[in-house]
Amino acid sequence: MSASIKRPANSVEENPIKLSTFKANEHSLNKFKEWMTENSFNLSPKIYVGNDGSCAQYGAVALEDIEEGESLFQIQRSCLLMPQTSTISQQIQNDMDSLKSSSGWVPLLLSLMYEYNNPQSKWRPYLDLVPDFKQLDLPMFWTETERKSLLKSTGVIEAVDKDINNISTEFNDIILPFVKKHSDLFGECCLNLEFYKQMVAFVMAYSFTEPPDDEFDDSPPPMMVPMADILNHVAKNNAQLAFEKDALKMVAIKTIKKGEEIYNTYGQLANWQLLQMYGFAEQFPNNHYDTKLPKSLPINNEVLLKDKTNFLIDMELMIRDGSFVVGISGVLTEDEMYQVIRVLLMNEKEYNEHKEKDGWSEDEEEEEEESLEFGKNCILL
Ligand SMILES: C[S@@+](CC[C@H](N)C(=O)[O-])C[C@H]1O[C@@H](n2cnc3c(N)ncnc32)[C@H](O)[C@@H]1O
Repeated sequence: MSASIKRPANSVEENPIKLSTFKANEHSLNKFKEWMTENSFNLSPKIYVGNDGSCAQYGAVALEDIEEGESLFQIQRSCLLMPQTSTISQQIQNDMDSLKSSSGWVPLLLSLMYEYNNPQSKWRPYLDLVPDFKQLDLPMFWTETERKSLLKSTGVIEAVDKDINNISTEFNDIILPFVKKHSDLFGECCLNLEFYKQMVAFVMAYSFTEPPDDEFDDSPPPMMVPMADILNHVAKNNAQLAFEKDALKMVAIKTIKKGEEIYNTYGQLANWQLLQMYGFAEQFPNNHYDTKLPKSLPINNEVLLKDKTNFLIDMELMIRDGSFVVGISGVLTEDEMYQVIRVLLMNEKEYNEHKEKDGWSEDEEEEEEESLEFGKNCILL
């Protein structure tokens, strides 16, 4: 199951399945369940929603055996919390040109900031259930010293630094002008960067993105999907969200036995990505999307390794401090990752020849074939 990265590396994991010690607020939970009934979520009587049996705070557990293909619940599109459905959709639409940002999250964040502070919000029972954001143990809330000492060479430090810079730039340049212009809609707390950071963390750890119609299209902006975001994640998930025309449906993708937790997938994510965005990592070897270096790296030849490191930095395949992240959808593209690993695995003679050609291969066809083969296998590295 999951492991806290902050735990000392030498601690012994006697029982890898850690159940949540969090106590659900029964009143909020019941209100949320009533809200789901009123809004046709069609929650299967075969599942329990709450903190009993969940690995982290809220979750869902099978009360009876569930067959592959069974629908567990659905979410009508009108219940999705997104800029188009929010109470301030018109104001957002009117200012859309000034709300463009590199993350593409600003319209959803403004919608959330409004709904979260609105006692009459249509999503009140959903928003009341969201755990206290201070419980979200994302590395972006850790101190810089903690990140530097605990996450060295994982790629998380660089990714979080980038997130933090983006958050304050988007807040100052886009969010604040909109909030000030619409001061009748937003309370004082919306002028506060810390509150905004908490909303970003909520989107980071709870939102969903609908797959684009065409694989070449940009990824659509994120949205909040009540109830689907209660499910926890493991790489070997047993349920998955299907995006249908009128509703989104959570469907069992394998038989789920009575008593088992129902797990969704947040994507094909390596442990460093899970840690960066969700604040947890899966216990080795459960996450088959995680990646690691082959065992045969020439790490005993320090001079050669140093030279290769400098070469890869010059080729912009390695970060200046000599670290890099191996991951399919991580810092490196698949092709770059192939180049890095290929160089690291070369013996001295092969490497010197490669360096003389400035990293160009004479047999490009052979290299392309090798790279394709690598692409197929690298998930399993
Ligand atoms: C979408 S929410 C899932 C619902 C969450 N359990 C709750 O009670 O609100 C994602 C958060 O759940 C937790 N989580 C999800 N899957 C987990 C897992 N396998 N192990 C530990 N924590 C997990 C992490 O805190 C993550 O940021």
